Amino acid sequence: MGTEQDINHQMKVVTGDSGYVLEDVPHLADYIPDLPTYPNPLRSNPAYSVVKQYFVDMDDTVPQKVVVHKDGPRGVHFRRAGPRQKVGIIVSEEYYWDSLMSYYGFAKIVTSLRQVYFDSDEVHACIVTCGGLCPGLNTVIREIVCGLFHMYGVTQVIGIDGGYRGFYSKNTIPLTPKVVNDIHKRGGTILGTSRGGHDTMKIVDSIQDRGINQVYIIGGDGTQKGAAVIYEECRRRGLKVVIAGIPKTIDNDIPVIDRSFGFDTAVEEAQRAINAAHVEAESAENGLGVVKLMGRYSGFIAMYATLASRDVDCCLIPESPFYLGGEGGLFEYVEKRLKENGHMVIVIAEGAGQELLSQFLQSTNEQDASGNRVLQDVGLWISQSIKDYFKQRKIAMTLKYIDPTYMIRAIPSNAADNVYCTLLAQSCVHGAMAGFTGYTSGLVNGRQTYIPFNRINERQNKVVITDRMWARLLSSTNQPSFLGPKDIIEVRKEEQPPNRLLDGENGKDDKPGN
Ligand SMILES: Nc1ncnc2c1ncn2[C@@H]1O[C@H](COP(=O)(O)OP(=O)(O)O)[C@@H](O)[C@H]1O
Ligand SMILES: O=P(O)(O)OC[C@H]1O[C@](O)(COP(=O)(O)O)[C@@H](O)[C@@H]1O
Ligand SMILES: [Mg+2]
Repeated sequence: MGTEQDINHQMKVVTGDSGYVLEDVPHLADYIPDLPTYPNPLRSNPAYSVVKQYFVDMDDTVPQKVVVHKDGPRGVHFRRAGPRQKVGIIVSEEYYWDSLMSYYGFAKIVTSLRQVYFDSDEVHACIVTCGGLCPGLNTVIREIVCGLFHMYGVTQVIGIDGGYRGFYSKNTIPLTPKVVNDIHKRGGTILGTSRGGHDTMKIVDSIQDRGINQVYIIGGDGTQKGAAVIYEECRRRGLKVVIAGIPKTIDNDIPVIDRSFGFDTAVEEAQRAINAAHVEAESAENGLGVVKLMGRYSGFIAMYATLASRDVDCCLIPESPFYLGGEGGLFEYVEKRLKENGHMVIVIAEGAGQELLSQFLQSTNEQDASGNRVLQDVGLWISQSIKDYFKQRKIAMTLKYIDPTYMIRAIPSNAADNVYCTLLAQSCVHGAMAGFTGYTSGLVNGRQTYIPFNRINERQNKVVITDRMWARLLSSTNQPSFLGPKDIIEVRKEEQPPNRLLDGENGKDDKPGN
């Protein structure tokens, strides 16, 4: 890090040379003085001790933006995840062990003191899953249990039953490598999940009463907000308890990270629904297939499923407003497409067109137990509106509507997501053992990192419709942009904002295939 470091303890922001900024995560030692440390058991683990590069350097950090200008600032960085290696003056018996091993040619990392902040026998870990289902939940649970057990010799791991409320209203579930051995082959979560029920005081009381000192919280935006307040309360009480998050969101709406686990699986599974819609549409005269995909506020699944499929003629997402009647509207486009091709497929994200919908249907201010707005079924509504339009025009057509949401959410994760879940879980465990807390484990530019809760919780990740990925989609479907003259002025303004960074705002739309 640079020479003139300025450390803001509350935010844990460290600045360095040339505009370098580290948005660091809290550590137990920040508020508990004189914490004992222990040699890292991985040091003598046959699988890892010979791997020179396995331990990460204490100072390793990962940049948030990888596209930079010659004279631009180095920008925001996050702490690199992984087992810690602390370089320094060595006066422990570990030095002699390492030196001896080195002398006989077994290990080369002689000047390192590898530390953890928990003795293996002291760890009492728990895992909780919250919010909606997502492929890969069981893999993450499995790999946390196995990582703790096999890498760090931790044997006390329990599961919290049914989300946050399980902390204070249910019995816990003992977790061992045997119990979790083949759970990754199943969808859902073996621990159960729920919405609502976040009572910070009751949860922290339960953590304290049960003697839990590592809490692994798997969940989406709501869950990570809940994790942040649990962390604050543990810190206020001065507890030696690590609060670590793993981001779960099938909608991919969590900011900063490259993508969330289960997203890849969801996009792949969505292909089956799109294929079915295409087959139905192709087989009928003037056939139209409508597929509704997940995405309450962010249209990532719809966008990627559309780009992957090539059978979709129109993709509608919450970020891109559209209209039905008149010139350049959806009805006109559908009619034109059916005339040209005889069939058509529309993919619509569940949160798309909600404002439009509320003009036609009476809006309910219904919320789920977590406080999320309950959306009206846009797929059904748009299907009915299109049918009505064609009926009025006396044009025969056949429309089939498919909502595969719960079939997609309930499947086990695919191979790529399984590997991703494993890395996320192991990184999370390394961070907890190293004494970090108040962090979410996440992939940033292909590297595992620890991200402070406030960065994860400050906003939602959304598709940026003025970035290249959405342009690629428009050119692949040939759909109208649905932007009226007023919208175009707005978009143009956004195209050249002052000091615009080179990466997309969310840093994600630029990632795959750019
Ligand atoms: N702002 C918040 N503060 C504390 N807990 C929250 C907050 N928002 C949601 N939660 C809790 O997090 C859990 C999951 O939230 P939810 O929004 O349903 O799913 P997700 O985490 O997948 O977005 C619920 O138990 C809910 O009570
Ligand atoms: O029917 P449920 O369980 O409330 O879930 C529906 C919602 O869950 C989601 O899968 C996202 O849930 P999370 O916020 O829990 O990740 C959305 O796509 C969908 O709107
Ligand atoms: Mg959510």
